[in-house]
Amino acid sequence: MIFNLSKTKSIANTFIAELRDENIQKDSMRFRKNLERIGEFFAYEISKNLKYESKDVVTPLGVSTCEVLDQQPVLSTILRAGLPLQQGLLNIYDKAECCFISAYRKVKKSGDFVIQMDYISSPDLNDRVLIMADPMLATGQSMVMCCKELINRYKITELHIVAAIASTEGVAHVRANLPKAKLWLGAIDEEMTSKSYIVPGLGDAGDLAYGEKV
Ligand SMILES: O=P(O)(O)OC[C@H]1O[C@H](OP(=O)(O)OP(=O)(O)O)[C@H](O)[C@@H]1O
Ligand SMILES: O=c1cc[nH]c(=O)[nH]1
Ligand SMILES: [Mg+2]
Repeated sequence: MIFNLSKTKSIANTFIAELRDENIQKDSMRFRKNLERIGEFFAYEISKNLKYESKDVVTPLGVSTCEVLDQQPVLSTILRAGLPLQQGLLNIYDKAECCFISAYRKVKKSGDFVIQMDYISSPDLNDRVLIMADPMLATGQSMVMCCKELINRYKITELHIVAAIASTEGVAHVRANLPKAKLWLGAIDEEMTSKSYIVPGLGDAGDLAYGEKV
């Protein structure tokens, strides 16, 4: 299942447009805020797929039977660019437990890179719905490695992947390696640079959110 936000006209596409805009990007607070707003938007869309239970809620004037979320999903992200997107999800799933993974592209002398995963801090994910958020799905290698590591450790019931911008190659890599995952994407771009940056994409999401790393 792929949900591509850009296929429907909504205010959320304005957030994506602002993320991409090289002038608006100069305002790093707005860049982070737009990632957060996209996280909130996807949280709402994903919520339509989750399980609900009936609950009698006592109001000052009577009792209302409401459909409420059965269980909060666990919200995971990949450091560091994923943090604002995860925060947006957490604004909506406000009692959710969170998982943090550090993974980065380690560039070899040849110019090729491997994904170096150093750190995972996670609650128990057995029998839980997991939402994995990372703004950029470029080659898809970081996403696949991190999700596979969690799937190997836990019996996850449902996996939702959220990205602001994906590449066609990244989507194909995820679908080949995580066929059961549901993909929630802001947009899908066709091209990548020789260094595997998405084109037109938006540039380096981590640097834009938190400053250029040296
Ligand atoms: O699909 P891939 O080819 O694996 O690339 C995507 C990864 O690149 C970015 O992180 P980056 O390595 O730039 O780290 P950062 O968040 O610290 O900037 C992004 O947030 C993903 O984690
Ligand atoms: O286009 C890309 C690819 C990887 N990481 C980014 O931040 N941007
Ligand atoms: Mg980066």
